[in-house]
Amino acid sequence: MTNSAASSTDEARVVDAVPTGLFIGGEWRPAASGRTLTVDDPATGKALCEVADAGPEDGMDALAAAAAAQQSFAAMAPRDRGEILRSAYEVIMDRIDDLALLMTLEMGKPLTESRGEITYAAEFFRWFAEEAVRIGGGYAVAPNGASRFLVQKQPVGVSLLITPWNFPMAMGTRKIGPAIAAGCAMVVKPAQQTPLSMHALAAILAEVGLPDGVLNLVTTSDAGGVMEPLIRDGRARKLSFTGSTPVGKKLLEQASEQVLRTSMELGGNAPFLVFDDADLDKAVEGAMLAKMRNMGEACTAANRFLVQRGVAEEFARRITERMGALVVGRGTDEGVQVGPLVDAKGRDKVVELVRDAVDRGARVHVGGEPGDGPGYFYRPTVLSDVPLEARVTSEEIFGPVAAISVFDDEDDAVAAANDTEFGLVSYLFTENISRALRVSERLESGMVGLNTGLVSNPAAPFGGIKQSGLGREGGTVGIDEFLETKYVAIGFAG
Ligand SMILES: O=CCCCC(=O)O
Repeated sequence: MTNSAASSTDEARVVDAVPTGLFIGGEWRPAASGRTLTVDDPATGKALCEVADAGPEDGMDALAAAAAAQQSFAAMAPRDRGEILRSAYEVIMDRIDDLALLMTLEMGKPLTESRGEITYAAEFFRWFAEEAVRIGGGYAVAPNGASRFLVQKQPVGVSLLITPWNFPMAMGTRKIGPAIAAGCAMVVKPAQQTPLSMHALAAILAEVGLPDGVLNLVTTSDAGGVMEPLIRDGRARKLSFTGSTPVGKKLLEQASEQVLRTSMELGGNAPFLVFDDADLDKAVEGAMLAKMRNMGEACTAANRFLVQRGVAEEFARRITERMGALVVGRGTDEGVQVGPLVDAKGRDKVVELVRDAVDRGARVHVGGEPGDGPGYFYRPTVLSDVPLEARVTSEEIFGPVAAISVFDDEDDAVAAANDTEFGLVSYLFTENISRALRVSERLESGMVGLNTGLVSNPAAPFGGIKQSGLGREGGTVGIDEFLETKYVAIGFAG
């Protein structure tokens, strides 16, 4: 049986290779209700395939399977857990072409970007394979000498991982990697729009020997109905979510019932500051990356370009030239640099935000319209003279739109940059070292890109402050999100 409505032989082959069931207790199976959900190709709006659509009963089965696997998995040797991750890294890299094609089909991003994401995703496994064997502890003498302190790190326990559609594999490996390294069994719920990459990943982990029940996968069109009972059930001890701030707030409320450990990687509204003393070549290069990586569908995307008056016109001219030259099309086509947005809702939001900015007086330099054809395309767009009250300055655009405003001095720039409830990442371009350090310290965000448009790296602590989230993913601290600290007081007679 083929499950694919994809249009070329290769496309059909990679879609058909993906298991379409739920993965629970080491077995692929249909939803208890027998229901399926449709995965669309965002470049055509047409159905790509059907996958099982979990209901609450399936979610509970997944949680029970994770709870049953927890104790023995926690007891597995760290080296063995690391070897599973390392093997999965190798397999992912061996199959990068097929996995990239699959990702492009379900999500829309061009093949080169999908390959970039697959590499990024695999690197989280390589990184956490190395971290699995470096879980530390401590031994200390109490200040009065009368006891000893033994400090142990233990897996937090069953973890619920909810991942977004924009980076369908990397946001999975960023959570699954440390969960496996730490010894946590899990239930994973990928986004409804892009389940296929996660299904492929679950199959790879099973293939390389992840014990049954450690990773359970529930794909569903009813995220709340399936996940809320799991969050409120005492067997789960950890919730890790990447997605919007409003949804994150709801999940935090639910998680408070059982006082779950939470990691929240939420929305952003990244300012991109260009000072008069910036190297403009670097700034434009950085701007293209910070804006156009993933078609702008990233929480890290530069949302507000704040440019000092002396270079504002030249910056706008150069970025307009670059944005206008980008090739838009189906991500599978040779030479395409900008694919469709993920769905009609995402595209319509961009349409609305641009219309609002223009109605309030913003100038369109290029783009400003959705693309032609049936898919969810939006043309790369540059706006200038964007008034501060335009919605585009306070809401995540999640599309290929660069909105430029002008500032006069450093204090104004910092005040404008920090004038948001979000605090994920800020970008800063200046060749003045004192200003670079001063402004980096004053920016209210968990990450700063200084003369670079990319902060994401598996070896670095990724995360935000304010309403952009809680906790850090990746880096040496990423595994801590899945570990508890236990202290044993030891009486010491001397
Ligand atoms: O939308 C946010 C996902 C973060 C992607 C990254 O790691 O850069």
